[in-house]
Amino acid sequence: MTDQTALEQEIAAEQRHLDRVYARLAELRRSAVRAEREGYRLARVGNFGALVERDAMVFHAAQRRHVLDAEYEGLVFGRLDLHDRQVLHVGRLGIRDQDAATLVVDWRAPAAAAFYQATPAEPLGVVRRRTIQSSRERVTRIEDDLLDPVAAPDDMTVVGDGALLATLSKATGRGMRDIVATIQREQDEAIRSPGSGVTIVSGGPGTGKTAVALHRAAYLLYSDRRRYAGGGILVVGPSTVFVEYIASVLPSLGEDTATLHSLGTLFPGMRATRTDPPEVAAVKGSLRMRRVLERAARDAVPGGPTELRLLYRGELLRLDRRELDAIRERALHRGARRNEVRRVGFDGVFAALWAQARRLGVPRLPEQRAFEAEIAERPEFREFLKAWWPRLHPRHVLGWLAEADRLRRHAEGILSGREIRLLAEAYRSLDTEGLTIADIALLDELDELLGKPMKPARARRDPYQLAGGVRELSTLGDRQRAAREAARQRPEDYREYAHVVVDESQDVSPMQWRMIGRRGRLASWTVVGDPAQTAWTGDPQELTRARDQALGRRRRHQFTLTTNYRNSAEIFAVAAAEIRRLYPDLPLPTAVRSTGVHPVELAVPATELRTTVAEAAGALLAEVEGTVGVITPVPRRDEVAGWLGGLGGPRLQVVTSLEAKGMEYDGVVLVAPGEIRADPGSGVRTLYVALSRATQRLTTVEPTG
Ligand SMILES: Nc1ncnc2c1ncn2[C@@H]1O[C@H](COP(=O)(O)OP(=O)(O)OP(=O)(O)O)[C@@H](O)[C@H]1O
Repeated sequence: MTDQTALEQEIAAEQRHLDRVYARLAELRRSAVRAEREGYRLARVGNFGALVERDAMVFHAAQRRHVLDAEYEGLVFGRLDLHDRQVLHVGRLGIRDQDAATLVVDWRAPAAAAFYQATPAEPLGVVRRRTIQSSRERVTRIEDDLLDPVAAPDDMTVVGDGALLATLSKATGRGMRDIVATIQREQDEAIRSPGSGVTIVSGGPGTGKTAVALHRAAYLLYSDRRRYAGGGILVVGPSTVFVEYIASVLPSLGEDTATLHSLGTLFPGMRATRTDPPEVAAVKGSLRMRRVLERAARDAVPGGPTELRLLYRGELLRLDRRELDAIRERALHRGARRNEVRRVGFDGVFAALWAQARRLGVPRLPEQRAFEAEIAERPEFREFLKAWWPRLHPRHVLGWLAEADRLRRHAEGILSGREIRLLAEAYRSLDTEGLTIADIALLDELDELLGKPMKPARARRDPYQLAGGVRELSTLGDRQRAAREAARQRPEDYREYAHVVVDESQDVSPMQWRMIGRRGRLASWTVVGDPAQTAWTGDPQELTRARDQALGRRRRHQFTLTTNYRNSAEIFAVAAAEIRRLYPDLPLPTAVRSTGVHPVELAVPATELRTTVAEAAGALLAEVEGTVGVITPVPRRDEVAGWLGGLGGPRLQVVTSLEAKGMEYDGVVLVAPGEIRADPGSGVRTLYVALSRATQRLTTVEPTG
């Protein structure tokens, strides 16, 4: 038998199995639709028992139908032939036939673990592992690994060169792809690590940390859906570019219940995409900012009234700036939150006016309460109170720091003179340029310092309504629906996540750890990152302290990934040489794929930079099938994007060296690497990130002269 016939026969055998699976899927779907319809019919019966049954039935049927619809593509992707001749097919969800025999095992089920964990050295009872690729309902390719040749029966055929390399040479799209069919053992161990405590995954560029983090979220949702879908999983990445890149992975794994955020969108209602230069980010990210913000949050409102004058029964009552400041400070003593103690401040003003009126011997002075009621009616007095002690949004208070004198006053003795100058310079353009990503954590901090304004309690409209959409007279279905609704309609500043995933954690500043920590007080955590890629130039000890505070005393499980699946060996060699300048002994991952194509290094006069970059980008668009990234120093992005116009359409993306974190492109043009390296704080590490983004082609263009 030729290799070709053997391959065709094996594909035909897999096709027969896949046909059975899809036929069964169609049957299950039909019965789910029937059950849903039946459930609604039951509703007309009208008694309480029938309603409970209806709700449960409709809920389960609809949920099942949703899952069946979502998991259609690439449903079965693996097969294990075990020692005892048993065969298991592995896929995106578990399916049984009418007689309850297993047709497909869910990839997250314990029985499927061997698919990822078996190796030739430790076959775990697996003789042959097969990866199956399909398009819609057709098997298109199979790749085998023979793990235990001695145990293989004579008639066992082995085809292909291994699935991993076949997958890795595929073109990169705009979104990250799921790696469910080719998860490697060391990755699988991290994915399946216990749900409790903190799982920390480290490893160099391209080792699959992000992929692992996302598959872990899907795994946790499978292993304890009630807990994780109920409380929710929060996934935090560094930038919106990155979050868009990874957004499709979880839905492709059938999970749409996780909430994805970048560090620039974690604070409700705000969205920042701008980055600060590293030395400014280091100041804004330092824990010392908390003390600066504490002072700001207690200060008088800029442009607010500095005195109160009130004519009362012919006498002038007057509170000057000193008295008003003293009242404010008394109300804010011992960390009271400004928005929550407005009433206390107002009472202070009333009391001071009353004392003054008595001192002045105002004629026919009424009782204190009547006096207060009388002046409280005066529109000009009400205007004064509103202007003197307004309800403050964190954005207002951050905006006050744009005033250099005020900033200096608050930062005095906390930040150095140089740091204050850097911050003042950065905040000068706050109103014109908008917030940066680092500002978002400061808003979150201010939100905590200011507190929420007290709202008058509203009467409930529905007397049976309790909390979270659950009525007092509720059916099982109501409660289940309420749980689902809760997941979808969490309040904007929801903070009770059951699990928090932090990606690119090496770039989370101390202040950002505080912001994420507030959302994960009840959570278990997965934290992935690579210290060698950090752009953080602030105090490393402070960073560790803030991180430890957020993670608390939870038990830690550490994993290290050692293989680079992204870069060709030729490209990673260049990136590795760069980081070795800084850390000569750093253990680096091994790149598994070699293409024989070496990166191209161009040096051109500055005047030719524009044409050379455009030509290089055009050439890469022609050479690779997938995406091309043009990575620039931060200040050059808009200029370079202008040079390229709409070149390449959606296949080409221009990003800064900081936005390139976590991203991946088939081809990369790196503009002015020397300028990126020149940053004294984190230049080499940022350049290392930029150099390790390409899967197939890398061109660097250095301007000279
Ligand atoms: N087991 C695997 N099978 C197939 N592809 C994989 C596997 N592991 C990782 N990859 C691919 O390798 C690339 C890099 O993965 P990922 O982005 O998760 O790495 P990372 O460690 O987060 O990288 P970085 O630190 O550079 O951001 C992605 O294209 C991912 O799909």
